[in-house]
Amino acid sequence: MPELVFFSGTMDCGKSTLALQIEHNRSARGLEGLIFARNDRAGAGKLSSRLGLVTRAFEVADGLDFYAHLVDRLSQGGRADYVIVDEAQFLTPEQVDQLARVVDDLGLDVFAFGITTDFRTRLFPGSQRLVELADRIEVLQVEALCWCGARATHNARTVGGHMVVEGAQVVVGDVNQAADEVGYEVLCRRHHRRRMTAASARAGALSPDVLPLDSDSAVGTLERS
Ligand SMILES: Nc1ncnc2c1ncn2[C@@H]1O[C@H](COP(=O)(O)OP(=O)(O)O)[C@@H](O)[C@H]1O
Ligand SMILES: Cc1cn([C@H]2C[C@H](O)[C@@H](COP(=O)(O)O)O2)c(=O)[nH]c1=O
Repeated sequence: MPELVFFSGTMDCGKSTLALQIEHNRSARGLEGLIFARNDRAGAGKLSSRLGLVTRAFEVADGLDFYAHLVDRLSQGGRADYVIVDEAQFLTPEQVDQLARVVDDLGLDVFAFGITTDFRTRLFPGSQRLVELADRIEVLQVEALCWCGARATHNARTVGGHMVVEGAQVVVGDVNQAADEVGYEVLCRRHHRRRMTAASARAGALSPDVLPLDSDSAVGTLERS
């Protein structure tokens, strides 16, 4: 049975790498996939992984109708055995409905890859629709880790390493950005709630406010409280 599968996880957990591996394994067996991406960091018309692999992809525009695109292609004698969509969080809900129709009416497997939630922990509209419609949701097995060592479950947006909570939902970017740039960092929920990134944790550890200068002053504080 063809399926709509949503491969999800935080940023930097290997989604694009897996998309490229699925593509590689299927094309090695003579199958032909249609690869789509939207707002890939490497630029328009690309699907790229941080491991250095990159392949060409159709850039998804707001107005793209996946179902009509596939029907056009097949009715003109073109071939498509499966569909891969990376950065699927950026799809519109209507486009996810079209992907479900590609599975049900055209009998193709559709593999969608994306993060579920934004820097404010809210579902992206495309991801919400994927959660609602997918036959299967696969959470990536290579866990990204928070700076504390716990499993990272949330994406933080950072400026100068510090977490921000205001701004547009979509800002294309990467983890490990230079200090003055807008970037992202994956965190466990506890540290996302406390807005504690690696940089703020380091700053906190160095601050005299949280580290008593000597044991006497620490005891004094306890006695007074
Ligand atoms: N230098 C490296 N050596 C080994 N693995 C790496 C290296 N750089 C990145 N990775 C792996 O690639 C993953 C990111 O892959 P990518 O497909 O770009 O992630 P996603 O699409 O989920 O954002 C990292 O979690 C890590 O496992
Ligand atoms: C959390 C969050 C992320 N984004 C952007 C940043 C990246 O360009 C992509 C995620 O790419 P990845 O391959 O999964 O690392 O999404 C965004 O626009 N808004 C956000 O809140």
